[in-house]
Amino acid sequence: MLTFIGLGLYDEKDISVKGLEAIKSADSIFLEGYTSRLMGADIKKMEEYYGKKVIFLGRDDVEKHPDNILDCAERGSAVFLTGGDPMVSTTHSDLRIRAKMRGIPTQIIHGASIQSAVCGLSGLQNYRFGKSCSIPYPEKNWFPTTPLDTILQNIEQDLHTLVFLDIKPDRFMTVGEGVLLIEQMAEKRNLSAPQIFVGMARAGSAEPYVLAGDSEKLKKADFGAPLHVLVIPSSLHMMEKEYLETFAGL
Ligand SMILES: C[S@@+](CC[C@H](N)C(=O)[O-])C[C@H]1O[C@@H](n2cnc3c(N)ncnc32)[C@H](O)[C@@H]1O
Repeated sequence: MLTFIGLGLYDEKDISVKGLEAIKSADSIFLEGYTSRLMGADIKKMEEYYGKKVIFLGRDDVEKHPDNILDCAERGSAVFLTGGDPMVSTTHSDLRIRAKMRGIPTQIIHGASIQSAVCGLSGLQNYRFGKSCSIPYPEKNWFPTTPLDTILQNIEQDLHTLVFLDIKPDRFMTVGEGVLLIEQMAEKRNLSAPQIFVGMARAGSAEPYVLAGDSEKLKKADFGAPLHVLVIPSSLHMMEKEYLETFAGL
């Protein structure tokens, strides 16, 4: 059996009771650390909380060489842990399909996701969001501007955009870096950049930080420790505007 478990948003205690029980009875425990991270917990803390050893996986271990996970799931019960919900903005449906092809039963135990947390923190209504996008750190000769297309297409349809910010082994993109990159994309394409941004940090922690405003305001602000995420709102409904004024300094 292969069980996909969502860990929720911030620390080891954000997991559901069902998820924790599945870990406690599992033979092998895998944790992927490249699509999201629990910033309030490290592996040691998680192992202490679960009372079990955790095997840490990088992108290649999951996407290119998943045989070890599937072998363990074939022999006994394996759990596969992911920050947030395991199937939101990840590629883990591929692993579930591979398991099915090998005749391995699977199940999903869902977790709180950044996709819904942004609605609570910003007051932007979930049914007014269009396609989301991710901003990667640019590399030498590689500066994709497709996230700007997604944002502008959504604005044209009066839809908000959730923008995921890059996670690298040694750094996490900040709200300020994300805003600057969007402005540089607009400049490169000779298009206008969005006017309002909503930045959020540490959703799920006791001290999430939310700030709305123009690019200068967001670039100057200190959002503190990661993870960070951005929303580019389209037109604001009266209640969305009031919520952002009340809770995000708009
Ligand atoms: C690719 S998405 C994966 C989403 C995850 N599977 C989920 O359901 O929450 C990861 C990105 O979402 C944002 N994110 C995830 N958790 C966050 C948190 N607790 N606070 C702020 N941003 C977060 C960050 O921008 C991060 O790079």
